[in-house]
Amino acid sequence: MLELKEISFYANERKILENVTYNFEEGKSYAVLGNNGVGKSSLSKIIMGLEGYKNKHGGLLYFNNIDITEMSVSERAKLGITMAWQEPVRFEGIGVKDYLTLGGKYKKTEKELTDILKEVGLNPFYLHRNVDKTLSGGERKRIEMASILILKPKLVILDEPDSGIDMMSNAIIENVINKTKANGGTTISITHREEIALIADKALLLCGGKIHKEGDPEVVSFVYKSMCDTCSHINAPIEDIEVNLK
Ligand SMILES: Nc1ncnc2c1ncn2[C@@H]1O[C@H](COP(=O)(O)OP(=O)(O)OP(=O)(O)O)[C@@H](O)[C@H]1O
Repeated sequence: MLELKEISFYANERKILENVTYNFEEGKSYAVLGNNGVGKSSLSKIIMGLEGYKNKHGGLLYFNNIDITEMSVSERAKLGITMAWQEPVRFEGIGVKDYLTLGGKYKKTEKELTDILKEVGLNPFYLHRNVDKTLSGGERKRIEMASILILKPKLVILDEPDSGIDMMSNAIIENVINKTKANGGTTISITHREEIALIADKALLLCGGKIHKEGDPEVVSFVYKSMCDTCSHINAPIEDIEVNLK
């Protein structure tokens, strides 16, 4: 599905990512863990093809065997690649209904839309609100989760899906991840939280510009908690530890 081949990224001549190679599989959920500044968001932006990252990194990206390295954000979006931002955008004057249906592109009845709002913990009244600053951060995040349920992306990056939102229950995030998987989509959650990592099928721990550990989320979270929480050598991994979860 998404293949990263030797992705490197430098910011102000400082190495952020170094030859990151990984294959994200179709219909699976992933969590990317790592301390502040290890390059999780940079990797997401490289996958999305954002300005300042596309053509500024080394290596290649393949999506379903198509080389997307040179593709723009919108070309990647047409292939089904999307991202739910840590801090969701606001669009002054755009109604929730138009936002969710992309201005009517997705044909949905009022009932279908209100059912989806219910899935993310919002009552039908929100369909008639605007996606502007009058919505709270948590409400915007829920609406963004609802848009993923409608969009059914092939690949979605969830950037800190639970950040700053005390009332966003893990169950809602888990539901979005599971529904995306049921449609054959892949999710990549960028997170610091073990609870979110444990929802995933696989976890990756970034450190020192590389994937320091990958595999069972329980094992990777344990390594993250044991090593990274206390690490005083930012981006310089220390020797691996033995993991015995029994
Ligand atoms: N375009 C850029 N220009 C300059 N520095 C950048 C750029 N993009 C990223 N960086 C730097 O690269 C490092 C990695 O940033 P990134 O946002 O990817 O980390 P992160 O793992 O997502 O961190 P956090 O958990 O704090 O969100 C940081 O030191 C950041 O300041």
